[in-house]
Amino acid sequence: MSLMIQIVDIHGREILDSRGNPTIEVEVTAQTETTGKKITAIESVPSGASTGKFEAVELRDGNPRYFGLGVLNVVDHINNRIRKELLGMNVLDQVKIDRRIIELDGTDNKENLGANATLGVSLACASCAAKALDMPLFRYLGGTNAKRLPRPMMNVINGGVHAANLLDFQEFMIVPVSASTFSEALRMGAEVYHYLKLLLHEDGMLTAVGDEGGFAPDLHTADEVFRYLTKAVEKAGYKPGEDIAFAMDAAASELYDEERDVYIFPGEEVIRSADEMISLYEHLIDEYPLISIEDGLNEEAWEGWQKLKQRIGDRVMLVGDDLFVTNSKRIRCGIELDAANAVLVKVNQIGTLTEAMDAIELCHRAGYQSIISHRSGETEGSFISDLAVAVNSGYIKSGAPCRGERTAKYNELLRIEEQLTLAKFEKR
Ligand SMILES: C=C(OP(=O)(O)O)C(=O)O
Ligand SMILES: [Mg+2]
Repeated sequence: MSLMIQIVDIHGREILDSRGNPTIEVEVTAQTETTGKKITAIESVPSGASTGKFEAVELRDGNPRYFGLGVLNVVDHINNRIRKELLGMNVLDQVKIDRRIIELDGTDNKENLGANATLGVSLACASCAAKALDMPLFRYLGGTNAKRLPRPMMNVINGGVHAANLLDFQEFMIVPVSASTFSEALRMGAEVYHYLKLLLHEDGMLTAVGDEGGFAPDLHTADEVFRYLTKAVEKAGYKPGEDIAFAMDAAASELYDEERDVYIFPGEEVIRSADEMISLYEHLIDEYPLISIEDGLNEEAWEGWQKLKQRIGDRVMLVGDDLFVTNSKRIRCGIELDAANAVLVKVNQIGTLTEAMDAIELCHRAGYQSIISHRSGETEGSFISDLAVAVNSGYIKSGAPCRGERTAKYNELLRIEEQLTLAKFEKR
């Protein structure tokens, strides 16, 4: 007979995210049949700013309170429709739970219940199951083969829609490639982060931070940013490329002008065609140890992505975020067209844990890298850290090594590292 841990309550509430906007938190309570013991777990839902056009729908209530950004309608969906549907189910039946939620919503993009409602419940069920079994979440999610810590991609310079500066590209990240453990990588990243602050300050630049904890100075071009990053790496006593590599999220869909089929850079005051974007990336790879470019082109430019892959796919990771939106259908399309080689995974882009894990499995089978990612609007939760270890993902993107909602994820990985006997990174 299989173990029964029955869902006895589901309760959603409105909380605030790191940008001061309302978001969802869900408590799931389950009761063990054998002992009668009740277990409650809480998970919360992040929110993006540079959201992809094809993401599952994040519902908002449109009421005057919180300028229309409230989520009381979503809370109502959790506490009534979803609660009623799931009460009595076995909390260990994650796939069944997620299928029920998907069926109850009945749409392709979760517009009925809201992906914020469905994800909150889905994650809280998984957490509750792990707690009920007295297992670490990463072990429950990944089983016996969960053993690899993700290498952090730390966003130390913020631009685009994540900061009010003149920098058009959204994220510039450092990746400690010579570190052999997560804790070493985190320390190296934090050291570079502090030297970067010093250098910017010495040059009279603002060291206020953007949404993801990276500095938001009024730099204009990617070249200027990478020159600062190079200096900061050297000041910290590391070798650019050998010890610390760079990554960027162009978030090109935010720069794209559909009517003119060009990319507009208001800060730089230039306009680029898709070919010019690719040439710029070629130049950046030639000049700096850039190992990963996310959303280098618009989210619908499949042919452009194919060209990008042909021209630089053997030199860098080409990561689809807005392109794939953690959606297996779109990832399959990318694999068939040979349009990328890596997938950014954001659980709230798709709205259930099962669908996110299916997307990760699909990309690993195709030989794509997966990067488990936070959102620019975050909570203090750290579910994605456990998920990254559970699926043996190569990388995690959780912003700067600063600001509580970002360090919550990195610090959880430090705790997980202590629990794993084989916590060393795999050889690159
Ligand atoms: C984390 C990102 O930002 P957002 O959450 O605003 O989409 C991103 O684009 O990768
Ligand atoms: Mg992105």
